[in-house]
Amino acid sequence: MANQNSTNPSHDLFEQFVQAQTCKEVQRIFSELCHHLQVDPRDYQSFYTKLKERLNYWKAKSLWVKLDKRAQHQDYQQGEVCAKNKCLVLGAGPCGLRTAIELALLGAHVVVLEKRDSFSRNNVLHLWPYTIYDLRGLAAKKFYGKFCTGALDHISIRQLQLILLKVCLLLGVEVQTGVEFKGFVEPSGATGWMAKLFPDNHPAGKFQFDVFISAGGGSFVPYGFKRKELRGKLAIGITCNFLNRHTAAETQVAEISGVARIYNQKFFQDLLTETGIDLENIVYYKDDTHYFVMTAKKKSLLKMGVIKQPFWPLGTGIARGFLAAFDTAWMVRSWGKGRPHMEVLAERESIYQLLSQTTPENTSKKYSAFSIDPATRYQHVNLNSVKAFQVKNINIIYSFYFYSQYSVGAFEVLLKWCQQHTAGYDRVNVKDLNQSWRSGLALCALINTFRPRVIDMSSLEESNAVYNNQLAFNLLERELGILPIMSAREMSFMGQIDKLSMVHYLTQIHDAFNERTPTKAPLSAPKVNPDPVNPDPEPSLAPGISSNEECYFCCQRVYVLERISTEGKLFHRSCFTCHQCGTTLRLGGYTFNQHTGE
Ligand SMILES: NC(=O)C1=CN([C@@H]2O[C@H](COP(=O)(O)OP(=O)(O)OC[C@H]3O[C@@H](n4cnc5c(N)ncnc54)[C@H](OP(=O)(O)O)[C@@H]3O)[C@@H](O)[C@H]2O)C=CC1
Repeated sequence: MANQNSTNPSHDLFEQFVQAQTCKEVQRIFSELCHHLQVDPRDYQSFYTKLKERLNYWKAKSLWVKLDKRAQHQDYQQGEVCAKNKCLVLGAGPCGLRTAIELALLGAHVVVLEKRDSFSRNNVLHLWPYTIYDLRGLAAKKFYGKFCTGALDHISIRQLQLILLKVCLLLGVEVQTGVEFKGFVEPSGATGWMAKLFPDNHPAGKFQFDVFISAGGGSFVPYGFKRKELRGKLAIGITCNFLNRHTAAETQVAEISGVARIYNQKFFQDLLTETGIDLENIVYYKDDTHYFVMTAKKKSLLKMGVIKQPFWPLGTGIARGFLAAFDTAWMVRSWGKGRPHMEVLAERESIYQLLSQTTPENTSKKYSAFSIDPATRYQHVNLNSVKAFQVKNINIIYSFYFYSQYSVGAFEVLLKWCQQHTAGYDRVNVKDLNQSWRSGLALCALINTFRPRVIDMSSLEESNAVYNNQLAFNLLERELGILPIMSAREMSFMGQIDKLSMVHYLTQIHDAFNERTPTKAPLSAPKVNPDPVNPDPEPSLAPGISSNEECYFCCQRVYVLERISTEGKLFHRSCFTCHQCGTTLRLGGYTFNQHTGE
């Protein structure tokens, strides 16, 4: 849609960019605009400034004013605070794009990967007042004239993505569509973390990053991470979209911003009588489509044979997604500022536990003061409710983010050290940091190198993996205080030994056997069930191990990978549940009764 009044091609292109209605169109016109103005978006740090200077167009001024205002916020420290960070964001849904904008404002080099090559989701999102305010601040109205006009407080995912994509591009974010993230390529030699992509020759595969953010939605969970669900309970919901042809009749149908059965029983009873459909609640919004969200009673769904994806229509829309995007950006900011990583994780845990409880009522009403700083958004936030020591061992998975604190070749250094100190042992061939350790012989060899004569290596059988592992685990735990991360049986038989867990374990052994070793005293051989055929899978605690390595609730052995530590006690994650309703609890999100111990 060219501007009839303009004679300047770049002004025309800018107008087309603002109006573009598909992802492809936005990308194509943006690229033409950059080409025309001779600005290179890969020059991400100065791209926005150069674009502004070269596109001297009065119609763009209101856009610059908004974006400049946001960029000048003190949290971003003029884009210096994360100037050294390189962030890979998976998913160009609203959350991924919103996060990318914040990271770009912090000064980071940001690449977003999206496997779809078009924005095709018509589902409509409810917007809390703060999200409307936030999006207006990003010039949403400029890109989408109908944005929240009158009493409208919703937007289709597609439209929201288009707005955020345009802002991302203007701020120098690289948004790659039609490319799927398949996994990580670990650091090697002089190269850092990279992504395995499909198609595998995609140029984004060369991007080296120190921050990875997964906003893939659905059930996508990158290998090595665990998915956390905020949903309290499961409800079965149905969403329907019917094309809005904007006829006079369609215009007259009133929207339903949300009716629940308890507030309008007659409405739902009539519906049941008339159609046989029994609903708990219904929402109806109009946008590009007529969009309905209904939670149906399970019985009714079974009767009608309609069971679709789970949905919990609390009306949170995208609000928590944006809060999560801000919290993530805050975490990256702390990381960029060089804060100790355990502190960053503890703060992140303190903030994260608030997210599931947020409502428009209990978040701050001072929308103009909202920033990535959690204190501006959450009322009564305590950034120290979870302490660094509480995340020390339980969040090994998180430490993945932080491997870049070591030199890029950290894994290789560790591997070389292990190879060097296990060389020459019969049946020991350390080729990697996980699978080569399965038989337990390599661990025993490592111990034997530093503390000779403790283990009779010639008596060990490669086939007695559980025995060998248990022997090594017990020695390392009792004498050096290094807790096993899994049981000897898991180590021996699990399909794929988790590499990050092993890196964590071997790093501790490395540190203990190096100069910083607290004791040089020789290790003494521990008691291990000598039955090679039926070794004790969960042996009783070796002497010297304090009893608090048992789960407080079930009194069974608790391994580092599966444990939670709080109130000076240890718990299995699965045992850390509410005494009354059985729901899994989060650190800091519980009340402990000192008297009853519940
Ligand atoms: N929306 C909300 O209110 C909240 C969301 N979150 C979390 O934020 C995350 C993102 O949410 P949202 O932006 O709404 O999600 P969306 O589903 O809208 O967007 C995610 C996008 O990522 C794409 N994707 C998935 N896997 C890959 C991959 N391997 N490589 C490249 N692209 C991929 C998806 O494609 P496809 O759909 O084809 O798989 C989709 O287009 C979710 O994990 C969600 O749980 C957290 C709090 C609240």
